[in-house]
Amino acid sequence: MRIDELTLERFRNYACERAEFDPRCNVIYGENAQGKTNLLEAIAYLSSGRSPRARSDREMIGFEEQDARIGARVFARDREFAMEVELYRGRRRRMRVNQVAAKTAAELSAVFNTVFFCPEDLYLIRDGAAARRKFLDGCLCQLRPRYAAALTSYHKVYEHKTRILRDCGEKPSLLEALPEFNEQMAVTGAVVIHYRAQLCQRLGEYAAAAHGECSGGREELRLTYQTVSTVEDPLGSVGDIAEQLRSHQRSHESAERAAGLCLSGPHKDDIEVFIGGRSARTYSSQGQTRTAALALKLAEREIYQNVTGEYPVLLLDDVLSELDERRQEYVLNRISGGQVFITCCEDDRLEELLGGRVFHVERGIIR
Ligand SMILES: Nc1ncnc2c1ncn2[C@@H]1O[C@H](COP(=O)(O)OP(=O)(O)OP(=O)(O)O)[C@@H](O)[C@H]1O
Repeated sequence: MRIDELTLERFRNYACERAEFDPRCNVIYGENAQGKTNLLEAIAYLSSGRSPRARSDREMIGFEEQDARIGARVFARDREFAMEVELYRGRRRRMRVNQVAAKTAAELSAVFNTVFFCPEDLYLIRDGAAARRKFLDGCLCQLRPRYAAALTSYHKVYEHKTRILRDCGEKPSLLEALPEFNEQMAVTGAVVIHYRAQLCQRLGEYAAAAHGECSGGREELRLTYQTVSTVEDPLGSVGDIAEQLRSHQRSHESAERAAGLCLSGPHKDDIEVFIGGRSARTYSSQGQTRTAALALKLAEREIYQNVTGEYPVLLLDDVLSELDERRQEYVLNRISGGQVFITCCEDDRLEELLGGRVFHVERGIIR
């Protein structure tokens, strides 16, 4: 999978630019605030209908402009696709694949995929469990439709149960529906746990390899999946997991009623990340944290390739800062397979790059 050509019109600080890319490595360099991240953002948007950083589509329309357009020629599944997105102030965006209107972002993802890594992704290691659950759910929802369906049902049932627990003091009759919601949570929760455990196992293998190589074999990364305490084997059968979830619900019934909260279930799951046997969240340095977060994203890319047979395009924004020479060398020269875009500042060690194309971005002009 690759992007061969990109056209940006009135997109952020790009008035009208077109670029043709290398099928393997593309380095985008320039001073701060010139448009490097904007370029990666446009590519990421085409793959997901969503910006990795903007809160609204309007933010991406050039100042003083009424609309913006991103167009691309993409090669995937042995075919070429023309992809196009138009963003407007005050009306709905338009998306097209090969001139045919795409109604949902999923129609873009069905053709083109990217993995985006930026400095803020340190949150994957440093933030609370919700950030890592979101990462797991993002990977699984793209690749496993059955998971996406189970997760949606789980969230719905969770919300209903939370409302019952919150309001039952005033309206005790609500409690009559609780056993049914508990059962649905156990059944859908077991599917969620089953898929997450499998993904964590594979993420752990790939991320450990990437982290080990990036750190020159000096650091060992390990992931452990944390779920409901009664689940003995999260990789076991869905039926067994559901039974163990029921047992957890029973033992937490009175605590849930007292707290007025739903205390039992995979909505509290986490992945613990260890470097050299110690919690990365608590003890790792800035460079180690960045390497571990990058390793997770590279692992996501490998899993995607395993499932679909194609590597998604890898977008690495400002990944070199805070990495020592060995780690930079790994990022620049040893990430193989699939097309890669890397942004960096003027003074990064570009002469060390092997192959690929180098683009200079200055005030929204690509050279
Ligand atoms: N909607 C917009 N219209 C026009 N310009 C915009 C818009 N949004 C952001 N910009 C401009 O884009 C520039 C930032 O671009 P970008 O984030 O791509 O920088 P960068 O080259 O990645 O810089 P750094 O190295 O600092 O990360 C800023 O000058 C900002 O004012």
